Amino acid sequence: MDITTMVFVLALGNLALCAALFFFEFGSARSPALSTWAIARQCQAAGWLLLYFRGTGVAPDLVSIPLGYTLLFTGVALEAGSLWEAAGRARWRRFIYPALGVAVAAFLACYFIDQLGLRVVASSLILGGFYMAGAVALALGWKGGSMLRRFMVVALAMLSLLVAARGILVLSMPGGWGWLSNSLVQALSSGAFVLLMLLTAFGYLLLAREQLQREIERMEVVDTLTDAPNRRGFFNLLAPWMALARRPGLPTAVVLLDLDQFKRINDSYGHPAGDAVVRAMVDTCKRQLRDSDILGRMAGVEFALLLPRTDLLDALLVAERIRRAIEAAPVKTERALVKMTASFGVTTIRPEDTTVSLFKRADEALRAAKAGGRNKVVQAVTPVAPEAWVTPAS
Ligand SMILES: Nc1nc2c(ncn2[C@@H]2O[C@H](COP(=O)(O)OP(=O)(O)OP(=O)(O)O)[C@@H](O)[C@H]2O)c(=O)[nH]1
Repeated sequence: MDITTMVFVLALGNLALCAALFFFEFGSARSPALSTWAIARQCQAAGWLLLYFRGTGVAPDLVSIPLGYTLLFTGVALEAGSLWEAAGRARWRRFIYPALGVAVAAFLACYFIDQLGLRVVASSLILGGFYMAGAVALALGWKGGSMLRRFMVVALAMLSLLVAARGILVLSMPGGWGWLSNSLVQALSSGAFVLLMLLTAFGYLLLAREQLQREIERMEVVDTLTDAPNRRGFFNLLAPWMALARRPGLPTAVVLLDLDQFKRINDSYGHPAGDAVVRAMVDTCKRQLRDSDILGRMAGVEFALLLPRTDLLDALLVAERIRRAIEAAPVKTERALVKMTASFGVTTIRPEDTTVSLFKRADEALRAAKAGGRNKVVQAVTPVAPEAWVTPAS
C-alpha cells in the first residue's frame, strides 16, 4: 500500500469511528473521557483527510500541511488526554494543552525552515510522544490491571517508539542505516499509524466495557450511596466469621444499628439532605471502628457492624461510643444542622448460629432499644439452654 492510500485509509477509518461514536452516544450523557475521545477522533479524521488532499490542488500545501498536522497533533494529544481522564487524572489539560502548544509551534518552525527533512523529524517525534503519553496513562492501571490493559500498554509503547524512530533516523542518519533504508522506516511508521488507529479504537472500547463490567460486579456487593458493603456484600464478608465461631477462641460480635425517626429528616429537609445525613453517619461510624471491623448497609437506614475478635462487653462499649459520636455530631446540610441519634442491638456469634438466628437475636435487641425510647444500646438476651431449664417444684 503506498503512503497516499495509507493516509486515505487512516482518514476513512477515523471517520467511520467518529460516525459510530456519534450514534452510539446519541442523546445520552457522555462521560468526559468519551467526549474527549470523540473530539480527538474527529480531529484525527480531519487531519488525515487534509493530508490526503495535499498536492491535489483541493487546498494549497501551505494550508493543508500545517493545518493537517496541527489537527493530527491535537487529535492524538486529546486521545492521550482522554486516557488520562479515564485514569482519574482530571487535570490532564494543565499538561497536555501547553505541550500541544509547544509542539505545534515547534512543528511550524521546522516546517517553514525545512519543508521535508525537519518536518518529518518534528511530526514523528511529536506524534510518537503523544501516543507514548497515552500508553503511560494506561500503564497507571498496570498493577491489578487486566491482560488486555497490559497488552495495550506494551503495544502502544512499541508502536509509539516506531513512529518516533522515523524522526530519530532521519535526524541521525538521513541516508538510512544499512538495510534499514529511509523508505522501509517510512513504511513501518505508516503501518504503525494504521495499527495505532485500530488498536486504540478497539482497545479503548473493550477497556470501557471491562470497566463497566467491574462496576456492575461492584454494585452487586457495594451500596452506591455510602460505598459500604450492601446486604449481600456484608453476608459474604460475614460467612468466614460464622464458620470460625464454631471453633474455640475469641468471639465475633455483630451490632445492628438503625437511625432514629429518619422519616422526619426526609420529610422536614428533603431526600438529598437525608442522603447527606446517611453518608455522614457512615463516616462517623467508621471513625470509631478498627480497620478490621466491617460496616454494611442492610436496608434503608439500618446498618450492621461486624466486630471480629470482640466479646459482648467490648461490643457494647463500641456501640455506646458510636451512639455518643452520632448524637454529638449534628450533620450540616444545605438547609439546616440536622441532629441525629441511633439505636443499637448487640450480640455475638454463637457456635450454633445461622445468619437467620444471629440477625433475629440482634434485631430483637434493636427493637427493644427502639421500644425503650430510642438512642440506646441493648444487648441481645441470651437464650437459656433447654438442659438448664428448671422445672418448678409441684
Ligand atoms: N434520604 C434517604 N432516606 C432513606 C434512605 N433509605 C431509607 N430512607 C428512609 O428512611 C426512613 C426509615 O424509616 P423507618 O426505619 O421505617 O422509620 P424511622 O422514621 O427511621 O423511625 P424508627 O426506625 O422507628 O426510629 C424511610 O422514610 C425511608 O424512606 C436513603 O438512602 N436516603
